[in-house]
Amino acid sequence: MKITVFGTGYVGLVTGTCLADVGHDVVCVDIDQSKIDRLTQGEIPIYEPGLESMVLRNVEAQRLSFTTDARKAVEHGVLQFIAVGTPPDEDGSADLQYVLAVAATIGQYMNDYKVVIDKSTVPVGTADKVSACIAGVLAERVAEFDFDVCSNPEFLKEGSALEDFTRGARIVVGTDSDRVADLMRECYAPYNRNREKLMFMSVRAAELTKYAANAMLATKISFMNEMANLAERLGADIEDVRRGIGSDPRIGYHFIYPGCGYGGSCFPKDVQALARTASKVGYQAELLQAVEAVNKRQKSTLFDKLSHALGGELAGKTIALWGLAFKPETDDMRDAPSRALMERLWEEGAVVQAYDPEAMKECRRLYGERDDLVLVADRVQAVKKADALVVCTEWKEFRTLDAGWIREQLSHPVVIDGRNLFDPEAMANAGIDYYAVGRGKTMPLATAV
Ligand SMILES: NC(=O)c1ccc[n+]([C@@H]2O[C@H](COP(=O)([O-])OP(=O)(O)OC[C@H]3O[C@@H](n4cnc5c(N)ncnc54)[C@H](O)[C@@H]3O)[C@@H](O)[C@H]2O)c1
Ligand SMILES: O=c1ccn([C@@H]2O[C@H](COP(=O)(O)OP(=O)(O)O[C@H]3O[C@H](CO)[C@@H](O)[C@H](O)[C@H]3O)[C@@H](O)[C@H]2O)c(=O)[nH]1
Repeated sequence: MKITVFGTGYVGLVTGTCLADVGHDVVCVDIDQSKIDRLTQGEIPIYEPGLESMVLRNVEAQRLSFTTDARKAVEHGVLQFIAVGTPPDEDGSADLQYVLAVAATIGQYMNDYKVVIDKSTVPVGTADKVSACIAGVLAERVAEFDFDVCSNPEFLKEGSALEDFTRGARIVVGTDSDRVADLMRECYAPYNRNREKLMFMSVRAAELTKYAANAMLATKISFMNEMANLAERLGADIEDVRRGIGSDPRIGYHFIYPGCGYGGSCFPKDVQALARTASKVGYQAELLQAVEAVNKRQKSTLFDKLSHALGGELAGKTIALWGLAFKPETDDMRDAPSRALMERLWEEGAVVQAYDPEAMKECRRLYGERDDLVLVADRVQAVKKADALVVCTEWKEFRTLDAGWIREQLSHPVVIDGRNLFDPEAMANAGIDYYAVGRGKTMPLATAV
């Protein structure tokens, strides 16, 4: 099938590449000239395991190409995927300006029947807005072309995007048109062979399904973080509690890892946007607000524990940071817990000495050259001459630690572990003040039980 994908970010590039990989003829279009230039030269602008070789293979086979020429792109595909960003607006709602700009472009260059597919995460009712926008532009052109708008939300996770796209649990399609359903079935047929994964529903149900999925996962995480904070105050080990509850199949082991708060480009903004959608229809989404509030508080626990462990004296200290990305296997730092910590440390006059296997370039892009940000080549360099160590991301290479060696490196024997990677007993035996999440050393308690 001839397919056009607007946006070559995490979702657009993965969608376009995976659809080309099963034989479709895909054109990816972006307004970012430098991104398209890099892609055209075979350079992948993001880090996503396995993506580079898949892109190169499909470009070579001439099934995948990149352009900034919107006319050419619109004319190419019968399917037009919109996979551009929907960042938070000032009040937390999803900002639809990029989605609607694409809709206007499609209206402007439409030359035949098109199915316009909202793959970006968009609030309920967006398909109607996209449809009205295209119709408006066509009316201005005094042109008449048939088109449909459907919702096809994406559930991939960064770091395992290819696996999630090609072997995802479901493919949700919101449409009330048989013609669209047939075309979407044809598009996804290669990924729908083992069992029926396509789920057809109304456009509004599909739009809400995406937010409901993210909100449910974020709720699980905030719930576990709340339990971890409680465990700390009650003298229980949250990792025992996690195993204890995860073994109940009604609860399950997925997404119940306590940590230093969820980050990334999706959970924070989507929980907020859903709460805004709720208030716009006169409903106070109290649970969603609590999920977000707990997460915000969780992100500050790294700093609070560090400050406590160092007696509140952070000015002039050098803090080693392992992990900048919001999770392993990505270079994405959007809303990463590391950022909340670094920004707070800088306010206090501390120097951050950081290492991340993939996100160092992104960190430099975000914060530029500054005296209080030292980016080093590996995790060993990060702790050299540092006062304390904080672990923000559970990259595999951080999972082992020679406690005795760490004890020798740090001027204060303080390790703050935002991901519960190490054994509290071994750390204590090595003489390290080890603070984790819901285990390890605890801060003084307001009320002891
Ligand atoms: N990142 C994820 O893991 C993920 C997963 C599922 C869903 N989503 C959703 O998918 C959408 C895209 O997310 P992303 O992380 O890929 O974003 P991104 O910021 O990585 O990429 C968006 C791309 O769209 C391009 N763009 C903007 N306006 C354009 C236009 N008019 N024409 C063509 N290209 C244009 C930008 O230049 C950018 O390259 C968002 O709604 C997000 O919530 C993201
Ligand atoms: O048990 C857990 C699981 C995750 N996290 C954190 O939650 C955040 C999000 O992680 P993850 O969901 O793995 O990454 P994303 O790439 O943000 O993917 C989410 O957001 C995407 C964009 O909407 C959806 O498509 C995915 O289904 C959804 O998992 C990260 O900061 C993780 O550290 C935890 O703290 N504990």
